[in-house]
Amino acid sequence: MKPILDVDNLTRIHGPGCPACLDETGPEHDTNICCHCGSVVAVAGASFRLHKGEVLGIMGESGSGKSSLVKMLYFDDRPTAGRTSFYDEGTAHDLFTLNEAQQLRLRDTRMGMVYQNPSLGLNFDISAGGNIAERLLMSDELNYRVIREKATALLARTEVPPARMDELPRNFSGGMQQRVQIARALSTGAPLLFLDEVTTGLDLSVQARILDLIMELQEVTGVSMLVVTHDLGVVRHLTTRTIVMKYGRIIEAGLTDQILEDPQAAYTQQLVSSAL
Ligand SMILES: Nc1ncnc2c1ncn2[C@@H]1O[C@H](COP(=O)(O)OP(=O)(O)OP(=O)(O)O)[C@@H](O)[C@H]1O
Repeated sequence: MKPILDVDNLTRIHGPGCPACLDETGPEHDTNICCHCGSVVAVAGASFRLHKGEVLGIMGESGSGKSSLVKMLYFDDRPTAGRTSFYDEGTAHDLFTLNEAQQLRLRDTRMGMVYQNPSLGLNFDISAGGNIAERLLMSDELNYRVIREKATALLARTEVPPARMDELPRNFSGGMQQRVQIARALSTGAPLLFLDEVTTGLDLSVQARILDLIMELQEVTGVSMLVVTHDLGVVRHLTTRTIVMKYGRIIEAGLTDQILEDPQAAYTQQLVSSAL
């Protein structure tokens, strides 16, 4: 299978950093804080591949580095070290050697993000339709009629009543805000989507419908997804492969079914058993 993303040794250290940071943190030290310089090692030496059309889970407790990893890949944050190749339309983009304009271009047109907090992914001061239009405009779609049609179709597809497209998303329920975020993220036909705790905080029935929607859209579009969650139900529902993080390190990786049924690392065993 061809990769869409090849992540190699990605590392993010918050603070001054020192030669001991990587050696003195991690699961075996039971901390991600360097005892010498006080830096926080959010992610250390993360390497993995995401294949085309695959849904890969990133699981771990709060503070394990899941969001930090995805933030770097979506250019919300810069790595301290490491590289990542993004394979798209016959081109291999070396993500962190691109200039800022090139990074923004990729982010606006070829990647999508759905945040746990809708106010990060949506502009609450413009309508739901306007949020989708904004992203379409960034990808050079300038025809008003086409934009309106696409926004209507996307909202319908994500089960937001198109009659509400001119309303502000701040007036929507949490579930509907997530649907608008998903519609916006998908609007440019991006082949790569990041989902960061997208159902956390929603009612269980709403969570289930959003997960079903994401599955359906993934099957129809073939979009590759990185799904960050601490919720085993989300991992089970959406992903085929999963990586498990602790103190910034990937401590286990494999098929989701295997990880949930026969976890190897003691930490994963605890995570799985505490969710039963
Ligand atoms: N800007 C920052 N400055 C200092 N430390 C940070 C910063 N951002 C993240 N961290 C630290 O990096 C570590 C990893 O954080 P991260 O948000 O990636 O974890 P997470 O697994 O996504 O947790 P959660 O599920 O709670 O969001 C944490 O210890 C966090 O406090």
